[in-house]
Amino acid sequence: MSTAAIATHALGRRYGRTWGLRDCTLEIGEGRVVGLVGPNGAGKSTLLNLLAGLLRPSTGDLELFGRAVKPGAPSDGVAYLDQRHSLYESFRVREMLEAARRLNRRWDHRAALDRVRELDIPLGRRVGELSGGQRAQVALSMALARRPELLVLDEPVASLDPLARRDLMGSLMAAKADHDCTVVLSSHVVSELERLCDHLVVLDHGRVVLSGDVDDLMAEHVRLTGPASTVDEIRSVPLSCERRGDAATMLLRGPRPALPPGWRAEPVSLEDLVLHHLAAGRPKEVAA
Ligand SMILES: Nc1ncnc2c1ncn2[C@@H]1O[C@H](COP(=O)(O)OP(=O)(O)OP(=O)(O)O)[C@@H](O)[C@H]1O
Repeated sequence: MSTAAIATHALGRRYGRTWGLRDCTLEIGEGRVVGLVGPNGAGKSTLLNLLAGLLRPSTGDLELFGRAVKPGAPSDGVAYLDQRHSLYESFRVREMLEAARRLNRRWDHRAALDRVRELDIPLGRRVGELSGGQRAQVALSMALARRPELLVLDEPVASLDPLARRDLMGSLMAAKADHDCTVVLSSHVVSELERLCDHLVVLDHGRVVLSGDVDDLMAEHVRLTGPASTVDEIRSVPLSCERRGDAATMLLRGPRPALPPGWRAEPVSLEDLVLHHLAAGRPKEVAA
């Protein structure tokens, strides 16, 4: 049996009187690609920073690959990449890689150089003169050169144009196939995660509102559409029910009920799932 890559129990972090993350209990297997979604202020960066050992938890426990994480102590096996792709503007790419080589105990310099060359990024160019997409690729090359067990990415494509977003996501998928690591990445664009992720975590107001394997979640949920006049004949409690004129649409979790005439069941998209669970959780506001 494989160890969980990430196990959190009642993990929480408060900033003064505000909880950035609260009562977060998750178990995620090795080798998964985890999509972390939620609206602004949901706690995504807080959770990612805790995983990367860049923040101390206020409550609870965190284990990575069966090892308890020391509060506030970044682990060698975790590489973290944020949307600013923190790089030194005045350094040439070659100097940037060299600096990273000196700073990291685990570092595959050959792999970093090869990857940057394969992407046609000039090693002699200053970081400040690279395009946003090239900077993101240099930062990803540096993260991968650390041979991480866990790769943590906080909105890695947020500042990129659609083409560069697609390229970086493609690179990430290729890198995941080459390096057998676990990946956690946050994004506001759920459709982008759909192709990449096999586990989904939805946060809202610092709480986990949904977590599970994408295939399981898709199989457990169904969208029903049919005549509004016979909505009450469906003997299940829906997550949501919308009526528009004569038509009604429901999102259900659990066993599929018998359908009255005129009703049909359709698979849900990941985006539907996220939006419906966020909407369903909205009335339960969290007090600070
Ligand atoms: N350094 C800080 N000091 C005070 N409050 C903070 C700090 N960092 C985060 N918070 C608060 O914690 C909550 C969660 O923030 P976090 O940045 O983790 O959310 P997020 O989901 O990453 O948001 P976004 O999508 O906007 O980046 C928010 O209410 C935020 O205002």
